[in-house]
Amino acid sequence: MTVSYDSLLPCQSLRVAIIGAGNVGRTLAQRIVEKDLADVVLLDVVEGLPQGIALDLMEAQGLEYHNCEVVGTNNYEETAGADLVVITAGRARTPGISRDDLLAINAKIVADVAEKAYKYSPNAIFMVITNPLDVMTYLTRKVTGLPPQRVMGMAGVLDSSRLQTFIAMELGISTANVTAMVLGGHGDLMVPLPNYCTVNGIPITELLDSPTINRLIERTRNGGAEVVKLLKTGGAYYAPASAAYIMIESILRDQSRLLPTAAYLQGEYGLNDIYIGVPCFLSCRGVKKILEIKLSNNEQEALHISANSVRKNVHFALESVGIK
Ligand SMILES: NC(=O)c1ccc[n+]([C@@H]2O[C@H](COP(=O)([O-])OP(=O)(O)OC[C@H]3O[C@@H](n4cnc5c(N)ncnc54)[C@H](O)[C@@H]3O)[C@@H](O)[C@H]2O)c1
Ligand SMILES: O=C(O)C[C@H](O)C(=O)O
Repeated sequence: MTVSYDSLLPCQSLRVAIIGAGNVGRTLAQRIVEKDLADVVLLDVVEGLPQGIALDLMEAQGLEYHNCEVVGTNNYEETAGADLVVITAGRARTPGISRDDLLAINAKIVADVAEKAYKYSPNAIFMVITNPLDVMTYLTRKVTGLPPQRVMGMAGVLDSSRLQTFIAMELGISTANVTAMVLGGHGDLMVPLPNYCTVNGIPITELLDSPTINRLIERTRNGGAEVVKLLKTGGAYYAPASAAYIMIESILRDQSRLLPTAAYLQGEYGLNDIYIGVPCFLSCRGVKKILEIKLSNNEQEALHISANSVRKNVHFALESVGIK
């Protein structure tokens, strides 16, 4: 029997371009294809690196039973028509270095890769992962000129997931029962919200005393640094890739999940012209809606202190890449 393969042509699948095939980029690529979410184009400056990782991931396709394709490239033309572009390119910190210390070097990289990726995928939603996160997200929007709802940063889901884990570990219970919420910039000044952390709806303030909650919050603030100190050669990537995956899935599957996201504020929380972590509904439009939740005076003040620190670094980043 002769089969007409024309009739078997697949429907157009979703396509994610990941810029930077390092630890975060390649782990995210693996998550996306193994969960059958989208095809992935993995791009890096290092010749052979994205190609090798793509081939390796493709050789697992038959074992993982997915139908998504991974392509590795050094050429932006191959990223053309992406539905979503994820920026992970740039330097990761090592022990003794803060995220802000990466600002000058990563601003140049992010400005360059955002411009090139935008040229080939002007209709894409952009998600930034490179640190310092809130500043790099601002820079990406500035370079691409995209509407704010189509540019966002990943960090709050990761910070919240860390706090969720530490609460579950402290209580000796399943993380599935715990929800946690961390807002603000992705740095030492992040704003964990214990009043919005619950165990199946029960506020953690009823289950843990203040010193314990403060200890868990402090560990969350240092969550990235704790991993860097152990790994020595770079930062975390499994939990960051999972956090980015959840956001990407909410966008590409139009789920409208409520997720803490570095979003562009235009008056929300009393802040203007800044990217910082706030609760957002993520849909196929990108940031569909920013939710303004009730904060205590201390939390509101902490959010503004965190925003001031981001703002200072935005000026420095724009200056360092020659953008007014
Ligand atoms: N937002 C978050 O919560 C979060 C979490 C984890 C990591 N990060 C940040 O993400 C970034 C990547 O982390 P990683 O662990 O994957 O680092 P990594 O060093 O493993 O990978 C970075 C990759 O970027 C590539 N790269 C550098 N310049 C490039 C360019 N101009 N074009 C294309 N590729 C380029 C490198 O070749 C390398 O493969 C770091 O800045 C890190 O701090 C952020
Ligand atoms: O800590 C880092 O440098 C990486 C990332 O921001 C993290 O929080 O794991």
